[in-house]
Amino acid sequence: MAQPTLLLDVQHVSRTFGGLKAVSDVTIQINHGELIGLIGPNGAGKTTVFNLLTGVYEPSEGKIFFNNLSIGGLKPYQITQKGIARTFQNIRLFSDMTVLDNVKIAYHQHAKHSALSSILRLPAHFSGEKEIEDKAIDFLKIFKLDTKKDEIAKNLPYGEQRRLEIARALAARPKLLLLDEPAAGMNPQETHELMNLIRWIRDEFDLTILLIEHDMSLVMGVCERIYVLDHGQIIAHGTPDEIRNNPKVIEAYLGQEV
Ligand SMILES: Nc1ncnc2c1ncn2[C@@H]1O[C@H](COP(=O)(O)OP(=O)(O)OP(=O)(O)O)[C@@H](O)[C@H]1O
Repeated sequence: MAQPTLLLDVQHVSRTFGGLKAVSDVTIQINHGELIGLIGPNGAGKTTVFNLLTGVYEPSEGKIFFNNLSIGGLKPYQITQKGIARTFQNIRLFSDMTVLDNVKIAYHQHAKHSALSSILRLPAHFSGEKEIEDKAIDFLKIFKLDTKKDEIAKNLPYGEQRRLEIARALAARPKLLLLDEPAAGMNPQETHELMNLIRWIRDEFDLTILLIEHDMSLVMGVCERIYVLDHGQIIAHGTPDEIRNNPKVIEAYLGQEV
């Protein structure tokens, strides 16, 4: 087997808001191709970690390296260009646009034709547009949304909106995909299908995935390693079995099934 290569290296990162340390001395290392979970009770700091990784917030302390490049403090669009894409806890689609247009917009970042050819509507613009549309439809097929391509995004059932958000994130061709509670609002059948889909896209797109999730069946079923946050600190990391049996984790989740 090939030697694992480090893709994401979060070193002793903290972030304070006023007097509150939302994230404190967090260290996370993820190798290329891994599927990793980030869990923790409400308010533990999980979304803040995603916001730090995607440039929404700058670390107050510590460093973040992606592909050996320091990304702490870069703007969100710069981080997207370097290959990190995310979905949100509260779905953020262009809700009044069609399903197809939601994916096409993300794909545009990777279009070969130039802005000039678009403005002048040169032949390259039209062939580029056609290529983008074909690729976007390919993505929609993977997510079983191609038959709904002309529907307005906000009219899709909740589970399908979640899938569309993942399709859109993937169209930006990330190396690292961050999924914030992808199973939220899904029924058990949809969650099960999502688990298979997450594994499949990881393999098919040569992705590395970090996901936040409260649904333990999904986290334990799909993640190879798990980091546990509590009160802004990493209190444990390890395999699903190690996490399930870790006394600190059980205490943090007291009364809940891990
Ligand atoms: N922009 C902000 N300003 C002030 N406090 C913030 C900000 N963002 C997050 N926090 C605080 O940081 C802490 C961690 O919040 P965060 O949303 O990261 O937790 P979480 O683990 O994602 O929670 P949940 O599971 O409920 O989504 C909370 O106390 C929250 O109120």
